[in-house]
Amino acid sequence: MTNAALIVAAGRGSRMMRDMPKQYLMLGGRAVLWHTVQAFLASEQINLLRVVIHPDDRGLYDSAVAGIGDARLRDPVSGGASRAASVRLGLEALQDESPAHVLIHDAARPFCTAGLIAAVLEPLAEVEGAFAALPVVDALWKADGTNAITPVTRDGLWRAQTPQAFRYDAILAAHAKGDADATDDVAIARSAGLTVRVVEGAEENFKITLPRDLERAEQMLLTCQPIVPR
Ligand SMILES: Nc1ccn([C@@H]2O[C@H](COP(=O)(O)OP(=O)(O)OP(=O)(O)O)[C@@H](O)[C@H]2O)c(=O)n1
Ligand SMILES: C[C@](O)(CO)[C@H](O)COP(=O)(O)O
Repeated sequence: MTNAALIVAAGRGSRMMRDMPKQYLMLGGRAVLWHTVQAFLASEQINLLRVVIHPDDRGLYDSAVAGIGDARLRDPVSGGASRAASVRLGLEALQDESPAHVLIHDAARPFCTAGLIAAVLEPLAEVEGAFAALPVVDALWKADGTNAITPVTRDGLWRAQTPQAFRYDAILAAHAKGDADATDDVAIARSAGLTVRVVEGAEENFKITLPRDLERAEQMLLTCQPIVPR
């Protein structure tokens, strides 16, 4: 069975407030995207990988992945104006390979592991989808912007991460009729009536979103073994 990885990297990273999209910022001497690609190529379960990029970023992409001599990394795909649009375009580009499964992952999450990839693939023998997530362990409060107003129950709540893995045909059909503004692919899948299992994610698999996240990522690299020897 063919497992395809679709790494979405067509965003602008506006919340980082830097002069280039966050997926191309340097992390440990390599682009963030390089780390994310290597994390998936380190998994023997990944048979092919495509990255969805902004049409203006081809030069940045080529520089980021230069030297990755792995035939599983195929040509990039041009993304769209929303994350969901980028995913849909990426899924459509995979039709020639018609994979059995697809793992959709944020380029801005460079610390995914082979173990997490295996964990989200495993349920696909029984259900159409599975995604990495973390339980909510803090008290939740709705505020008026300054002061606490009402408590919100945390029971049954999860913080979604990626990878979000699906049977390919099912998620392709779901995206064809899905909401272009959906914030993740579980939302698209659930709107189409797919069953999607929760899989324990990892705090280390956080998304680089704000400037402090890049500092956290640099600290993590200093304390962890490199994903791939440099
Ligand atoms: N039109 C878009 C928007 C987002 N993404 C990707 O979706 C992932 C998660 O999105 P997010 O963290 O919000 O990235 P950005 O949209 O780039 O960030 P911002 O909202 O701060 O601009 C990122 O890897 C981003 O590159 C994408 O492929 N296409
Ligand atoms: C897909 C995601 O990372 C799951 O938590 C999240 O929905 C992305 O949201 P963003 O607003 O595009 O960063």
